[in-house]
Amino acid sequence: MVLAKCVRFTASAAGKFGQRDLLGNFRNLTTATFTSTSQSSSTSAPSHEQQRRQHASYGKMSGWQIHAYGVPQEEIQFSDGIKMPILRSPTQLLVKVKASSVNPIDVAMINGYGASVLNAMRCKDGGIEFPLVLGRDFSGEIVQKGLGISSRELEVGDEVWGVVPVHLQGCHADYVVVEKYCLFKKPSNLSKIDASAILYAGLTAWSGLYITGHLGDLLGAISPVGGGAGKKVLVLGAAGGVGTLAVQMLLAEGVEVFATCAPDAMQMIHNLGVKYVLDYTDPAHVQNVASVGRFDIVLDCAGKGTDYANEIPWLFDQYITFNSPVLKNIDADGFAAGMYQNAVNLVRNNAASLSTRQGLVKWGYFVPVPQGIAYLQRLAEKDKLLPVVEKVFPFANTPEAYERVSQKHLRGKVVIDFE
Ligand SMILES: NC(=O)C1=CN([C@@H]2O[C@H](COP(=O)(O)OP(=O)(O)OC[C@H]3O[C@@H](n4cnc5c(N)ncnc54)[C@H](OP(=O)(O)O)[C@@H]3O)[C@@H](O)[C@H]2O)C=CC1
Repeated sequence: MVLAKCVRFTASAAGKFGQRDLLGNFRNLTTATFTSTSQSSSTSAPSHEQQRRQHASYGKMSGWQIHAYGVPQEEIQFSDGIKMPILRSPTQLLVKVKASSVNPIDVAMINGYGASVLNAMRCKDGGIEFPLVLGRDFSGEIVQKGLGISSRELEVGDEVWGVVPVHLQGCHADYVVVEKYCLFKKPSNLSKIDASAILYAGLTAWSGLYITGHLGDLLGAISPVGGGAGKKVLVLGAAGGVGTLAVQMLLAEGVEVFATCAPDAMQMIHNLGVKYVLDYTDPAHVQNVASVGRFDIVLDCAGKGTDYANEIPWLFDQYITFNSPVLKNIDADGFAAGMYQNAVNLVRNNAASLSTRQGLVKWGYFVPVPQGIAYLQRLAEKDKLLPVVEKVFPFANTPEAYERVSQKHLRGKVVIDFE
């Protein structure tokens, strides 16, 4: 079975609070808060859970924020005085975060990626640009729910997993408010760590394959026999967060999967169940892939981008990349000129690709919709989807987690453990 072979690089629950300088700062701050109210604070450092309860009673929480764009090491800052988010509609819920992954987009957003569009959307929804909490996917527990949510749907105390749309305040803080369409009960067979590492990357892979790529219909894609028999998909960058989930989704559908990765990751991808794994650092892989014939989809999870589709001699019906230039062009040139650049880029690449190999070049995106979460939920519950977790960092060491993601060459996901 695929999941039995799944690779866990480091499942360390990482150190306890108090082991690092950073944590010393953290403890000092919170001990000061505690001395007037907590007997135990004088003898031992309070647990993060105790701190959470204490802060919450003041309407505050702790978390990691940025106050300006820049480099992660300088901008990501701890605060235990963040105002607790409050429910603003009957369909929202307040979730106590237990674990959350760090995605490349968190690092990119610190660098200012998408600032123009995302900030405009944030402000339109009544938000502010800074301070900004990052973090897009999480597992946790519901602590409050809006009046528009029945107990049949979700209840206070439920263990859940969810995502936060990219323009909203994120979940690298003790509590996060989310709309109910972004929140499902956590599959009981997933740990809080595994559950926190699937949804952002998984919804990206799902939307690339099903919304952009039309691999099957959105909800009916999973049939008892698999919907992908007879189809061939090449996954570039199979060792990363999106790639490791994409190959599992495809294998669960009965698709014939080909994958590229660096030599050190080849065994890991084989262990996920992929038969045809190619070393992209070997120049011969280009011809080897070409000799396979036509792919239904080439899925770029390696950041190769749109132009790459016309640099390689492979045959495909669709080349789908998650590295669209859309937000970058708007950041650089403003909305009108940026969108013009985007249209030119897409038309140019499609004209070239259609004329040489009758294949379409498309952009894929993370799309937070309940159909996608339901799809991932069903796969996870059938034991057909499990994230590869490269490393778990304790909440107090969140900057190290960001640092690891910014170094790239990821083998699966990086997770922050809040407990
Ligand atoms: N548009 C959207 O909404 C979204 C876009 N993305 C983008 O999708 C891409 C994948 O995301 P994610 O999986 O989270 O990123 P990761 O950083 O987790 O994974 C990227 C993987 O690709 C590998 N890689 C790099 N170059 C190549 C290559 N030439 N051939 C094969 N593998 C390669 C890397 O390892 P190594 O370098 O060691 O080979 C790494 O394992 C990223 O570029 C990300 O920015 C992701 C989510 C949403």
